[in-house]
Amino acid sequence: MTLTELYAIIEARRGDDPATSYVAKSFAKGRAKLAQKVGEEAVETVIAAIEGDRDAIISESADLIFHLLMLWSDAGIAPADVTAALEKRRGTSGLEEKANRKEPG
Ligand SMILES: N=c1c2ncn([C@@H]3O[C@H](COP(=O)(O)OP(=O)(O)OP(=O)(O)O)[C@@H](O)[C@H]3O)c2ncn1[C@@H]1O[C@H](COP(=O)(O)O)[C@@H](O)[C@H]1O
Repeated sequence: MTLTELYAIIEARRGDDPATSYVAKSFAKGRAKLAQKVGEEAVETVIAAIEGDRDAIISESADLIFHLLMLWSDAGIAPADVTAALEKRRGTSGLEEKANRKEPG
């Protein structure tokens, strides 16, 4: 399953019946709750990493990405918008970018 495929499923499901769709139920709760779930899943991923539980890192990462894609959908952001932002950064070292952000002196 690619991110683009999962995003398409989310877009197709978001207007469905919240009684039969987790995606629709999540959207019915609104942006703040979607954002809160992203935070919760991120924390669960961090905990799994600290515990060194490889299977849990994979599972929690999948939950995190799924909930992040729902947040993007709610905000009208497609995976291509994010990959375009990443593409712009290609070849620029993160350290270089960070150094250029600093005030002179
Ligand atoms: N990939 C996923 C996916 N990953 C995780 N989840 C759900 O996300 C929830 C994770 O939340 P938690 O672990 O915090 O459990 P919870 O306490 O029950 O969650 P909340 O009630 O707090 O939201 C679980 O209910 C999982 O089943 C997902 N639900 C759906 N999908 C995809 O979306 C498709 C459409 O799903 P429906 O909209 O439910 O038909 C599915 O076929 C899948 O492809």
